[in-house]
Amino acid sequence: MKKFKILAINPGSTSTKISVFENDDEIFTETIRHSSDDIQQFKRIINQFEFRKKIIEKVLDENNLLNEGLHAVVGRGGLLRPLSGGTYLIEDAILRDLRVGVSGEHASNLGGIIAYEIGKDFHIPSYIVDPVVVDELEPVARISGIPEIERKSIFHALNQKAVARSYAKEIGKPYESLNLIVVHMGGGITIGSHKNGRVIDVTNALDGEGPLSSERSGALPVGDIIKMCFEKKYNEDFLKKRMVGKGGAVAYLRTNSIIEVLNLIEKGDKKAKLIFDAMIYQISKEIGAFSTVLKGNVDTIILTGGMAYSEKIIDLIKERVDFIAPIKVYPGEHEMSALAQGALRILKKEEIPLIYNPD
Ligand SMILES: Nc1ncnc2c1ncn2[C@@H]1O[C@H](COP(=O)(O)OP(=O)(O)OP(=O)(O)O)[C@@H](O)[C@H]1O
Ligand SMILES: CCCC(=O)O
Repeated sequence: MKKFKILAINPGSTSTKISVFENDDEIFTETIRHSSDDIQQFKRIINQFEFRKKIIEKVLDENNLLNEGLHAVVGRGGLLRPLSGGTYLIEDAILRDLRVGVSGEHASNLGGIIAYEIGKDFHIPSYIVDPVVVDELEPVARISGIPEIERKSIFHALNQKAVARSYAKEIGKPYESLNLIVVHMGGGITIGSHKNGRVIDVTNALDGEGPLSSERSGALPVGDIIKMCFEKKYNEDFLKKRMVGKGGAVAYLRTNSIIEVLNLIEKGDKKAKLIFDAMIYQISKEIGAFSTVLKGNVDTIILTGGMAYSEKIIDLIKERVDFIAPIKVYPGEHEMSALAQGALRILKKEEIPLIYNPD
């Protein structure tokens, strides 16, 4: 059987993950963590392009991974216009929308752009898979409360779908037959109700929904936000950053690392404990809300993302929500293999790549 070598690139809000796969086998992987100081020196996500690309190239170079004939590059992307899930060939329309941030700023916008540039250097195709704008919301979930604003589907689609599918495979049932609540706990936290293989509602952390996290404010009292908008000491940039990038743990505790927050608590820091407890409380409260989206018919609650490595976090969430459904934990994410699998299906000609055509 022909062996395909695939480079997968995943820029997250607090990290850059790089893997190389040979067909299904992961032959290399590395996670580079970025402090909030590293990230906050850039005004816009697109300004991190050189910084992240250089890091990726250095890691590939140090590990002799560029000499050995890659067949494709695949990146996690990005805040495009709403679309269906699948593998997309990176072309002009994707690059244009990622560069201008057509639906906003997100670290994963860099995934498609860096994948394309590396692909170009090596004359190989580049793809994105299940970007953060995969949209399967039911009409009722789109209603916000005022006609001027429609709720959007923006979430960790790649990982939520990948862990949900892995779980379904593990228990020998089709993903399309299950009702799941998936909680991705990374730099951002998103919670989705997966009904028979479709994510019919989800918290959109980029627009101030859901729980507070490492770097996101989560839901805020709108009246107070309106007041802040009209106070001279705040500008648009500051307020946006308070919601995404400099909200949550960073705003209260000046760290985007939940590991560090746990260390502070160990040392007796009462403020760290209060903010951490609030995060657990808010995550659990949203799980409760999302169980009603599935009318209480929840097969399993899946906890995933970097924070799911912590037994303490899992136990505290379990204590509040295990009356709803059994809990399954997938620490970290399955994003790298999901990216590689998406590209592999194209290279093996099992699928043809989708073309992004928003106009
Ligand atoms: N063992 C652990 N215990 C507690 N928290 C952890 C642990 N490992 C990682 N984390 C926390 O998980 C968060 C990062 O998770 P992850 O790597 O999934 O995020 P990311 O990929 O940077 O961003 P995102 O998933 O939102 O795109 C950080 O706050 C980190 O401190
Ligand atoms: C993936 C979109 C949500 C977030 O990054 O917080």
